[in-house]
Amino acid sequence: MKDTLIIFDTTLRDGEQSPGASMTQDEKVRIAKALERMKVDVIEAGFAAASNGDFAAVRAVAQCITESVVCSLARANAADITKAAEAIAPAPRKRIHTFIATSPIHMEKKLRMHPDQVVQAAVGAVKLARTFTDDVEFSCEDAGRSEPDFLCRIIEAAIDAGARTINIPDTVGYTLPHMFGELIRSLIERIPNAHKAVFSVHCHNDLGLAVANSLAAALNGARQIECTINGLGERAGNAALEEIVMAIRTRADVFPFDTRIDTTQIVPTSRLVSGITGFPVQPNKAIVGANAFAHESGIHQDGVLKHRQTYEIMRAEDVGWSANRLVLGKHSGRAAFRARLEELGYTFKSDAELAEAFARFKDLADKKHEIFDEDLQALVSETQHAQAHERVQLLELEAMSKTGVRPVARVALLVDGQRCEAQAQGDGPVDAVFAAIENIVKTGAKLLLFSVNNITTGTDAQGEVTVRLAREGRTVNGQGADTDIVIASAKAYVNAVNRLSAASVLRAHPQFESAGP
Ligand SMILES: CC(=O)SCCNC(=O)CCNC(=O)[C@H](O)C(C)(C)COP(=O)(O)OP(=O)(O)OC[C@H]1O[C@@H](n2cnc3c(N)ncnc32)[C@H](O)[C@@H]1OP(=O)(O)O
Ligand SMILES: CC(C)C(=O)C(=O)O
Ligand SMILES: [Mg+2]
Repeated sequence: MKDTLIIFDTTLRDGEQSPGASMTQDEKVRIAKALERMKVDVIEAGFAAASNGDFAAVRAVAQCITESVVCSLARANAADITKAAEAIAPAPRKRIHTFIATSPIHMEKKLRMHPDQVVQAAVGAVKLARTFTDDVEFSCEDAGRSEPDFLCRIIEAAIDAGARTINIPDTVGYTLPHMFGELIRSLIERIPNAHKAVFSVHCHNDLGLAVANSLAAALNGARQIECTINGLGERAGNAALEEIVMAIRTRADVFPFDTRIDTTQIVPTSRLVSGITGFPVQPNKAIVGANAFAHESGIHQDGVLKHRQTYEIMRAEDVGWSANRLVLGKHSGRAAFRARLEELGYTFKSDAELAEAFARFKDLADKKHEIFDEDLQALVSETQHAQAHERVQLLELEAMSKTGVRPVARVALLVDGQRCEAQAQGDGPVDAVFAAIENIVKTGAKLLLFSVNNITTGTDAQGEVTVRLAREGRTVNGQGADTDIVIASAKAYVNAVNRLSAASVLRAHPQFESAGP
């Protein structure tokens, strides 16, 4: 039977300390619920004494979370601890996390306290916190740069005072994995009452080592890891929860412990956090980046098609992606090319036909970064593609934006030779235009991407809009250019609708067939 490693998520506290990542109370509650769904053991909901807003947010989280432990951070002083206790009071399972810095530089230059005073403050804080809850965590801030002898002294005192979790933060991301592992091992060995507490780590990513340091610590006896979704956190961030959890799950042969995390909730939670904070996830980010399960090279694609594990150590579905993705580009080979076209309903009568289409595909891929479904369809069936382009045309467009009034747009389209008109409101003029077009063509497609680029300079620049639509597993891009961005957007949407039509998707949809005046 393996040990359980406690996952302590601090996205709402240390994560929010990322400059620009502030979250509203409602947003924190939504994230807390997602963390609970993921079966995070402890949710650090904030720093209650920081402001009235932080207090209210911690309290709101404490009111709605029942399974996970809800925690508030507090400095080692009575005012912070009392606030923390008040904020977490409604939670059925609650923790106070109190901390004080233990490194020479922090004690002397920041706290301006003698080490004896620091020990005294820590003991007083833990004792006071214990009057509110049995679940008290004590952190030695900047432990990574603290003297081990002093750490042993203050931790022993904190445990005697009632701390049940001892957290060793590498506050400035200074340690290296072998050193940090060794520090944890020696603290547990040297502190006489260490067995009365769970040892925890909290690593920052200033040198990109937060996850490696956390895992090294766990291999040396730590049984709680503090981490954040997408590695959010002060400066370069904290250890990324998704990386910690998936390293432990994937290398179960190495780690003598596991977590309770429901890994299928990882990607949805990552998306939620990224959407709320506005911090995009880099495409090549482990586990949750858009490319984490995407394969572009032909040799890799051929391998994955033959046997997924040739190039994948995890299943995309296990972390919440719908599936892995073969990206067609200039590095792709025949196997992936043929597989995607077969998925789109095309078959090749002979190897020669495949070879000819593949040669055209490679020429195109030299000019274009990524090849989308409509490009493939155009390659194998240019006639059909050309005809499809004429099915829907933009005839007229009128969009109105006015302060205080919801934007409205009216469009007239020519659909298979018939004039159709519709109008709609939207969050902005472009949204209204798309809604009006949809009122006519009724594709029901999902808008995956909307981007605007200048293709000339100056205020009279041509704007080029790209719209990416997805429907029934097919993805198409549409482009439109105009000096008026709203018109360029309408053109791009219509272009994408035509490409969906070329993908034979719309033919199956009576609304589109019958679209008329
Ligand atoms: C490593 C970490 O992530 S630590 C957590 C970081 N999070 C935050 O700072 C949360 C947001 N902070 C805040 O809103 C404010 O800083 C507050 C409300 C906490 C304090 O505000 P202020 O009272 O104005 O103090 P200020 O921020 O200027 O300075 C911090 C004070 O706390 C003291 N302090 C710092 N850490 C601790 C501690 N763990 N225990 C006790 N005192 C501490 C400092 O020495 C300083 O004291 P001083 O004013 O006597 O010199
Ligand atoms: C308050 C502590 C745990 C912290 O965030 C750090 O030291 O980085
Ligand atoms: Mg921190």
